[in-house]
Amino acid sequence: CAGPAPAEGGLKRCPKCKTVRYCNSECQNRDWAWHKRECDALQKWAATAPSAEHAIPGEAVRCLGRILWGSQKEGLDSPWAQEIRMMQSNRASLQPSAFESQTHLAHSVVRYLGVSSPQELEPYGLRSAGDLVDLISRFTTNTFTLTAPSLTPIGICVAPAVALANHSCDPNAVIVFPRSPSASSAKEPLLHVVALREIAVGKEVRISYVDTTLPKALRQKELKEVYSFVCQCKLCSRAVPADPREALWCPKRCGGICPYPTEDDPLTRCVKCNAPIGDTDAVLDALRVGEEALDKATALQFRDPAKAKQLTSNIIPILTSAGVTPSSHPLLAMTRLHQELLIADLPTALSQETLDETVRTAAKYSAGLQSLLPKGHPVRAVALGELGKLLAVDEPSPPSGSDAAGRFPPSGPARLKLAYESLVKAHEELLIGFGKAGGGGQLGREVREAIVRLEKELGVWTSGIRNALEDTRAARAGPSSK
Ligand SMILES: C[S@@+](CC[C@H](N)C(=O)[O-])C[C@H]1O[C@@H](n2cnc3c(N)ncnc32)[C@H](O)[C@@H]1O
Repeated sequence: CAGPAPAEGGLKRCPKCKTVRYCNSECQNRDWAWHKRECDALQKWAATAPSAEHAIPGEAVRCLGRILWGSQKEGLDSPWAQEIRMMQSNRASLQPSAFESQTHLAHSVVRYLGVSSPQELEPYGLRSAGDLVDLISRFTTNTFTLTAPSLTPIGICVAPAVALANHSCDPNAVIVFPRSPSASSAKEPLLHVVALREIAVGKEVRISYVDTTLPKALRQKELKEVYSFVCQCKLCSRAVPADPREALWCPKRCGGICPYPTEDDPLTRCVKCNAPIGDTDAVLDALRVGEEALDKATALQFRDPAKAKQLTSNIIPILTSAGVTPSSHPLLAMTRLHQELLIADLPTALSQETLDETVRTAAKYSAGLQSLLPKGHPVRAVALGELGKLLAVDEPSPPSGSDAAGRFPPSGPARLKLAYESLVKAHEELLIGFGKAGGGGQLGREVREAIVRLEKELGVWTSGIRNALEDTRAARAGPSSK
């Protein structure tokens, strides 16, 4: 059901395969018709795995297994199986770069199903190895990443009707999994298509298949490799003086930006005041180092988070001093990763210093997103919510007097006020990005509760300050004025 783990006892493992986990026995019983065949396959896979690290097949293999057993369960001619068959396959235009990964996936699926010849695929409606390649192409072209309300990826979602939506790098709609407050998880339509702006009758609903904070070249690369097309949306075809995804601050600090220099075209100027960037080699070096470090730190995030954090801590200042703007790649992605690493550390290493660094990082990330994504985009809304929540965390040792002056984040009531303002803005955007009907999804409802709590706290602060001021005034005026 993709719901959260119960607070008490956590998720329970299937006693047979010891792999799939459920929140309770009702959830487990509901899934049994789907899990039965999967359970055997998972046990066999684990028994023949070369190492503990490979004891569970990847999520694409497991999802394809469910699709194939599901087609048998529902019937090969059932609407369910037909919808899957009717999804678009890009087998004929498969990119050489995707060939190896899709072949590997096909071999893994065959092993997972336990079949040893193409004939044995027939009960699944696959008459040849080519049909399996087609299915894998449909799968990679049409599936969605299933996310938690915080947008953390938690799995794969197959929804053939929604997969009919084409792509734009400036989409008018988004796919979200907001988690509704009422319906039981069995009935809940997990996936929602939410309009980001008014969509006129007859106008095409377009979603984005890729991260739209990435620069054009990286978006185009992924769209070509995974989805086999060249994007010609407005954002890809419109010539702009400087894209905020790849920009430097004006060297004269006039507030304008300069496009990134390239090896072929090193001369770059501020689009506002025309000031040229001096040392373009240093900028190119910083960008190259930043790109490599981002790949390395992303790969290390869960394996060796301390090393990943060391990388992000070292490289962010290099990119910043090269003049890279907070919305630009790879600084934006690096800031986001740094924020995730800091948040993961907070429960064990909560100090004023680490909390303040986390707030500053979250503020930079959120500011970077403001110039790239429209108001109400779920990514922007979640980032603002995270910033607000971080600002609302109790300060372990707030600085006082001159130590506190002019610092960001501020301390005491000023910090709470900022938390309140960020959460109010986040709530407004969550209602857009996750839908008003469910109160902006689970996150929208949590943020709403945090706002109410802060209102009370701020009320106490305000009345506390008011009382203190009145006491001071009264003390100055002397006893008779009381
Ligand atoms: C998830 S499917 C979208 C639905 C598909 N157009 C259909 O009719 O079933 C993704 C595929 O649609 C095509 N597509 C989606 N957006 C496109 C776009 N903006 N330009 C060109 N082709 C696009 C590509 O072939 C891509 O691999």
